Amino acid sequence: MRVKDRPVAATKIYEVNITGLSHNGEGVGKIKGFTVFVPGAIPGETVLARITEVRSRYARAALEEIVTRSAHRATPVCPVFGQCGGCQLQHIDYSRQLELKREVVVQALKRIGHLECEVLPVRGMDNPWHYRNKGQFHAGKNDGRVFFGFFKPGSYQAVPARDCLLFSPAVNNLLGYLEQSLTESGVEVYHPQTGDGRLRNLVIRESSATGEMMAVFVTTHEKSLNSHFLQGLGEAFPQLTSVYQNINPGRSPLALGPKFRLLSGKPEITDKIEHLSFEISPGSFFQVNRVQTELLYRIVSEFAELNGTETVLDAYSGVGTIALFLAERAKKVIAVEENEKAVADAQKNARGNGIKNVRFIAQRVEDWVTNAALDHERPDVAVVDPPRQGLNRGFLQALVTMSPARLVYVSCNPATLARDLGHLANQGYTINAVQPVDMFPQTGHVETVVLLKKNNRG
Ligand SMILES: C[S@@+](CC[C@H](N)C(=O)[O-])C[C@H]1O[C@@H](n2cnc3c(N)ncnc32)[C@H](O)[C@@H]1O
Repeated sequence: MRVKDRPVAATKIYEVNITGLSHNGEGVGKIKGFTVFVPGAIPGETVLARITEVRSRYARAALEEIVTRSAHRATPVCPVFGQCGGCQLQHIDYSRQLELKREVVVQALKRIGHLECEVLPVRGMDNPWHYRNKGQFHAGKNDGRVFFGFFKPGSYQAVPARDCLLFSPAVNNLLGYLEQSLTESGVEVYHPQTGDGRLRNLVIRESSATGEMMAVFVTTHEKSLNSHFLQGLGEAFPQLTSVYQNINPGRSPLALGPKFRLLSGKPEITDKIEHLSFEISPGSFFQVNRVQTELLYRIVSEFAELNGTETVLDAYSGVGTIALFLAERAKKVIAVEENEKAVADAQKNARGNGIKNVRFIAQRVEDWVTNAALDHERPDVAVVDPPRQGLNRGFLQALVTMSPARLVYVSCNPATLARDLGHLANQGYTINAVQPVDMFPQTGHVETVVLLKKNNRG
């Protein structure tokens, strides 16, 4: 649409009926048919919104006033909600968050996949707080005091994340201690604009199964942290069993650099998913919400309907958690993942759990299927868990040719899920169940597990 034809103008205020929620938790409405995103507005509300940005197909607006208030509007518990980029939905009561997330999936399936299928209610958490086992905090300084926080949406400005409700009290205690002792030690904090300073970021991981914690101090230089400081830290937090320094020089916006140095304790912490143990090193991927991961994997397992005779494909297998979870119910599992480090972690985790019937392959799934066709490798059941971009087109086509009887699709992006399901539904698969799971309460994200069955095999 040409600029002069767009029915909205920057800085002007309009009345908008909010009818939906975007994939990142913004209210969505229309002004004379033109889509407007209003962060902080809730579906069902009428609001006055000031246009802040006009693009060719949509505009973004700031919430000025609520004309008709939603009965589901809640008072955000966090004092920095709206400034910090961590949460988007604290202003909506939790049961409504779940209903709205379900609606996001329903609408994506309808609009993008042209699919009208039943979407089950979202499986939420009994306690939708304190669920994160990993935090990546940016270092900042306010009035000479060191703090750790998250970036404001769309900026490199850190907002203090003190007492963040997504973490456990133990993590918040550790953050408070570190802020105090690093302030006293006079550490120089990195400035993203100038590149000056030393301490950039802090990564904290916590195992909810064992209580062990890991801290990674990300610095611009090799110089180690003060031994006095490390000793005090160890004495104050005996559960901090692993302390690393990561060196991240240069101006890269990535949180971590390539080099890790163990400063104290052991190289890994141990976490669990049900009865399986996982050794987590500072660079490993591990699911962030353990309670919901266990639920998600139980749903995957239920959908896979394994009886011990099947060959299962786990495509986009990461550190192999789904493969290992399904291994004892299958004859064998083939796990394919492009990241070699993740595959090495997966192999180690298989050995640690005494699992021998999983073959891990470090390859792109689209490359692996070419060889698999040559080897006549035909899985009975396929589980796919791709990144946000969804399934690679070539892989999807090869998957259809392999024609597993059951296909379990785990997705973190309803839009690409809908696109891929639309394709599979035209290629002989029937959608049997769509089960969203809330892996990240208070945020706009929704995970979905879908069971598809091959038509001609029932
Ligand atoms: C959503 S994660 C899956 C994580 C894993 N299934 C789990 O539950 O922890 C997606 C994974 O796909 C991998 N990946 C991305 N593109 C790939 C490709 N073309 N072939 C193989 N793996 C890929 C990423 O490295 C990442 O580990």
